[in-house]
This record gives sequence, structure tokens and C-alpha cells, in this order.
Amino acid sequence: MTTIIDVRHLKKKFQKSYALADVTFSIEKGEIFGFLGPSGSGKTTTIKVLTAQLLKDSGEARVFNMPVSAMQKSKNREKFGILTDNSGLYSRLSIEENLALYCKLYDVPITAIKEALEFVNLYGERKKKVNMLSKGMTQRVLLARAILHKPELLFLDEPTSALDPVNTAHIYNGLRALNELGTTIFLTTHDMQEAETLCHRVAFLNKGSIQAIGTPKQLKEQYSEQTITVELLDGSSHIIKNAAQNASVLHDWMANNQISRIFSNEPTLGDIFMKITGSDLQ
Ligand SMILES: Nc1ncnc2c1ncn2[C@@H]1O[C@H](COP(=O)(O)OP(=O)(O)OP(=O)(O)O)[C@@H](O)[C@H]1O
Repeated sequence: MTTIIDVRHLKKKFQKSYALADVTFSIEKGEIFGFLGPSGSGKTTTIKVLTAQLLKDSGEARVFNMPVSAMQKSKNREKFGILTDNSGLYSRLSIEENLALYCKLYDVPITAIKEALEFVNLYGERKKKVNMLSKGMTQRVLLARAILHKPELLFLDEPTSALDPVNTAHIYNGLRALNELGTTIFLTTHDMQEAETLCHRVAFLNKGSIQAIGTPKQLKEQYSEQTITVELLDGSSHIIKNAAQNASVLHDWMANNQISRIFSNEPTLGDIFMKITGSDLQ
């Protein structure tokens, strides 16, 4: 396994308060890793430190096995793509003209524009000026720009926050396809459904520190209360622990043909976040 991002005891303070209090995690090549946390938990600060837009106060942060400071060098910048809400697009130029400038900057053939715009479902709109675009369209242009040079690593800060369900689904499929081709993806979100749909592993960030980390399945198993709901034909509903002492009750219902539905009560990632931190993800 190749470690692409390695962060240990990372701290970052603004004025007197810690945006990152003590953050430790690593991401392996080929992973889609989700950073889940409510507003103000430190997600964007982490991306900014990892992409050398902000200096850390202490701790270690390595990307591609290099200290983050090396990410400023142009040959290393080419290895990653980044989508944040801090746009940097030229509002009076068209989508296509903006991406063409980026192609020049990264020495990417101009033909890459078509592929990137098709990826975000915007090729038909390529002549539109950026100042005429909706928030969701701008977000898709930024995503196209982030993948234009086919980076090995993508940092996506809330990539679908302004998108409608159709475009969100389109972007999810595209990100999975990119990941299958080998792109490692670090994404932040406060949308637990997004994390569950896309991510191989997730970390829960709250008040600048990681509270839990694992695959969605591991976290659900770890924090499940192991109960099942049994609905009977008489309309009653029973939540019982999935344990040996309840086998005879279940057996009797079943033997008497009383059961209408049975399902397990799996917690969502949002439930688990709430349980661990006492706050929700919004
Ligand atoms: N440049 C800055 N100066 C002062 N405080 C800052 C600065 N940038 C971030 N912070 C503070 O650091 C904390 C973490 O902010 P950050 O933007 O990383 O959170 P976030 O999880 O990305 O939130 P959101 O989901 O709202 O984007 C917040 O309390 C924020 O106010």
C-alpha cells in the first residue's frame, strides 16, 4: 500500500482558538476518504494546510511522502487538483476560455477541456460567460478545472453542496469512474448520505479533532445497538435486541404466522456522529 496523505498531531490556531486541535489520519492510494464534520469543524483548514495554502502551527503533514511545504512547487502542484469555493475564475471570460487559461498554466492539451466539461455535464454550455452561471454550474466548472490535468489526488471541499440531485448523481458516477482509474480522493462534506454513497473510509471531525475513523460499515457495526424491528399483522411494532434471549419470542410470532415485516435498525452515519459528539452535522 502507498500512503498518499499522512497527517499526525496537526494543529492550527487562528488568533486564540484552535481550528485544528490535534488531527491524525492517513489516506492510502486509491481511496475515497471523507472528512465529515459540521460547519466550522476544520475541514477547509485541513485542505488548506495539505495544499500549502496555509501554514500549520505544529505536527506533521505529508502528501506524496513529501512535507506539505513542497506542494507549492509547480511540479508537485500538478499532481493534485483542488475544488474549493474560493473560485479564482475570470467572470467575464467563458467557461471554455477559463479552462483554456488553466490548460496553458498546467501545460495540458486544449483537447482535455471537452472531456472535463463532459464529465460535469457542461460541454453544451461552454461558451457561457462565468458571470452568467448559477452557483451549481460554477461549482461544476470548478470541478472540471480540478480534474483537467488528470491529477493523482483530488481535494474536493463540499463538491456537491450547490448541486441538484441529477447533477449530484452525475458527479458521483464521474468521481467513482475517476477513482477506478486510480485517482485518490479526499473530500469534505457535512452530507452523511454523500459520505456513505461515495467513501471507502470516513473520519468524523468535530471542533478540530477526529472523533472516529473507519469504513461506514465498521462504524455502523461498532455503534449499532443490535436491535431489530418486528411489525406484526395486528399492526403492532416491537423493537427487540438481536440476541439469544429473544429467539423464542421471534419463534412464536413466526410459528403463528403473525409477522408482517422484520428489519434491522442500523444507525446512519448522522446518528453515529450525533451519538459521539452530541451535535448534528449541519
Ligand atoms: N482565516 C481565518 N481566520 C480566523 N479564523 C478562521 C480562519 N479560517 C477559518 N477560521 C476558523 O477556523 C474554524 C474552522 O474553519 P473551517 O473553515 O476549517 O471549517 P469547515 O469545517 O470547513 O466549515 P464549513 O463547513 O462551514 O466550510 C472556524 O471556527 C473558523 O471560523
